[in-house]
Amino acid sequence: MSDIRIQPQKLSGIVHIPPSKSMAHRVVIAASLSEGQSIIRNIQLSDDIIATITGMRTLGARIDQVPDPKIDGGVSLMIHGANPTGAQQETGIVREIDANESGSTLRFLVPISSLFPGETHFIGRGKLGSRPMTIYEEIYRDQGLSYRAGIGDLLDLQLAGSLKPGTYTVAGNVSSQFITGLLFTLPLLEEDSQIKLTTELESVGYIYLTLDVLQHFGIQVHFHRAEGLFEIPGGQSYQATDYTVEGDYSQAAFFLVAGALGNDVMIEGLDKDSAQGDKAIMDFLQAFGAEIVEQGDAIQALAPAGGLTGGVTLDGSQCPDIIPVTALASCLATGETVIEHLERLRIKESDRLAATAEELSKLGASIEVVDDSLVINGVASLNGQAEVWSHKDHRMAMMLAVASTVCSEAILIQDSECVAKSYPEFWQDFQKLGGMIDEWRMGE
Ligand SMILES: O=C(O)C1=C[C@@H](OP(=O)(O)O)[C@@H](O)[C@H](O)C1
Ligand SMILES: C=C(OP(=O)(O)O)C(=O)O
Repeated sequence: MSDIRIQPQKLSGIVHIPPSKSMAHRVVIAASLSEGQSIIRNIQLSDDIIATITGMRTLGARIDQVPDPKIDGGVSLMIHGANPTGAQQETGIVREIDANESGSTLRFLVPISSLFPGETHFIGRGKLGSRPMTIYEEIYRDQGLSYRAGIGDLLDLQLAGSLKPGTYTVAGNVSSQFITGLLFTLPLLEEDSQIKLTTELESVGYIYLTLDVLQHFGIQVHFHRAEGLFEIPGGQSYQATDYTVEGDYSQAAFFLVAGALGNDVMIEGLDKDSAQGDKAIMDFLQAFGAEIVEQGDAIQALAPAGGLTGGVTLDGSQCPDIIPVTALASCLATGETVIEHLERLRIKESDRLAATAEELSKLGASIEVVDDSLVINGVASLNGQAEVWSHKDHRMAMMLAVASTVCSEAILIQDSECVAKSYPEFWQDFQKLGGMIDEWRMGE
């Protein structure tokens, strides 16, 4: 546990944004399933990425890291792929994979583990054990495979058996991570498969990232979005290749909102042609009247002269990770703003829907949860002089840090260390930009 106190202070300067966590998970997995060696550049060792690297090592990939001088704490990875041979045979192997708090690691590696002989025991921490897994549970049970989940709050899941090729009928509105996990796995089965969606697909941008990485590693999948259908030829193999991970728009969102709220932050390291769905933060801020300017390869959000103008309705169904910080911008935009379709925010590292409303209210914002929406009435400023809680959720902690820059008094953020899940250098970068942390309280 560590709490930090932040004095209100405008940020100013350049931040080099860390590599995309979503891309890094995918590329580490694809390289680990490839024949031959890949070099993956621009990796940041966040807790979630460490969980995926360790998990793929456990499945047999050889992953060596060398320092990458270009980013603080960054590395390149040399990956020799493992050889998935199927799990049919009784081997007596029981391996343990610690997914820590990473939903992506768990939901990507569950079907992938079925490609390897033996049993896999997934463990984890925090809320991971209570995040939905029913889609996989049903698939395993329907195929007569062994799926044993422990009864406590902590993740404790034992699996055995190989997934079979065929037709997978899956809801598209629980988590796109199940679909990504299947898309990684099914091309390696001997026969063709299909995934048929029974609902609209949410978080669709993440599926496009998956398809992008699969293609890069030589895997073909045909996605017919209008029909909600993926056609996946079997008998394919991943081809090793080199890859540099692009910057993370989900993290850039914090600094873009900071800019739209009057801070002066230039962001480097993003790919302007990126397929990341969290690029939507730029559309949201423009809807509030902020301007996004480019200077060479860097971008910055500028506050409009009279402040942000709200009174709009935004759809959060495709980009759940940027909603807490979008809500912060909405709290300081005039008029009533509604952010709708936020059901899945309840099943992240915290109940982000409730947590966002609860913590921003402590700072004097007018924000409430109505069904699956946030309804926000803009206020002129936030108060501060409050203790706020990250709910042990990295995206809440970083959103509250940005909020501190527009508070009239200091705020204390409890459980601030959770940023390590996706952005271990966040507090250093915040301070480099002038963020004024004047007290760290370390505890148990
Ligand atoms: O595939 C991914 O990399 C992710 C998908 C999203 O989850 P859902 O599909 O569950 O919304 C997102 O919230 C998560 O942080 C990363
Ligand atoms: C929800 C997140 O990640 P995951 O689902 O991989 O735990 C996140 O990074 O905000």
